[in-house]
Amino acid sequence: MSKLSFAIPSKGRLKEQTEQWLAELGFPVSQIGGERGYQAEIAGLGDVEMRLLSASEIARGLIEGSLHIGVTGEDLLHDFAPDGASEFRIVRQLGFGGADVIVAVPQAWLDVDTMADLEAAGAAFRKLHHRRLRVATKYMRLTRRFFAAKSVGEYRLVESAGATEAAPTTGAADVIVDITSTGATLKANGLKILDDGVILKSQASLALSPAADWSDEAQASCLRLLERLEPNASPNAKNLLNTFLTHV
Ligand SMILES: Nc1ncnc2c1ncn2[C@@H]1O[C@H](COP(=O)(O)OP(=O)(O)OP(=O)(O)O)[C@@H](O)[C@H]1O
Ligand SMILES: O=P(O)(O)OC[C@H]1O[C@H](OP(=O)(O)OP(=O)(O)O)[C@H](O)[C@@H]1O
Repeated sequence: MSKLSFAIPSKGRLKEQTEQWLAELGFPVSQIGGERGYQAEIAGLGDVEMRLLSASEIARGLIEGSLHIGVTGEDLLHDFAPDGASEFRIVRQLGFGGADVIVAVPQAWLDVDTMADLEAAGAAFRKLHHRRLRVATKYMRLTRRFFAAKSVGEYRLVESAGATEAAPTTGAADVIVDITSTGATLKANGLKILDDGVILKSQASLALSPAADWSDEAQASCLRLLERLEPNASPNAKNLLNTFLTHV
């Protein structure tokens, strides 16, 4: 893997705005094979291997090192990184794809407004029902880290593959951790965010992979790419890459 691999979202929420951001900088993306083609070219970025992948795959690729640079949601990067934020480098937050990862409980839980209340409720729940409160989420690592930081241990995780906000109503779980932007889904499902329950304020970001194979060719291409994508901050791009590479 000597050529620089640069991944952008192939579908979903972040695709259109990523392409718009690149087009505004003068780099229109053309998808090879039309709308459903998963290969792409960006005119003017000749020495870069473009990859079209889902936002989740991009986060995983950056953490594992199969990609050098990519655009994805910070929530996904944080969640896929087993050891936390040292496993990726944010070059630039892109100002779109904004959403918060939050802890929410049923509105009817009048005594539970904070993470400390949740821990107390979990202890009481276990005494009464002889089992732990269940927290439904797809953000397994983020949830574990946040709950530990808040000294909440009276819970067990239930992995959710979608429609997480429905879990308290269907009985699949008692509490949820999920992403929210307008708050409409939480409201529709009778849930409230805990006062200190915002785990992460996420947005789409351009990120580098410390785990990738940074050949001389990849470094040189990355510097050229950053200088083009950061037209107002070229010296910063160079500093950023140098600092980044000396810490890899
Ligand atoms: N309201 C929102 N709900 C979910 N994700 C949002 C929202 N607003 C912004 N995002 C961002 O978009 C990302 C999800 O995008 P998308 O659904 O395309 O990705 P994905 O997880 O790769 O998809 P898939 O689950 O199909 O693999 C989130 O991780 C988050 O960074
Ligand atoms: O705060 P809101 O604006 O209501 O947005 C939040 C919801 O949007 C996403 O779900 P989506 O409908 O994309 O389905 P998904 O569960 O398949 O991601 C996300 O998982 C939340 O459920």
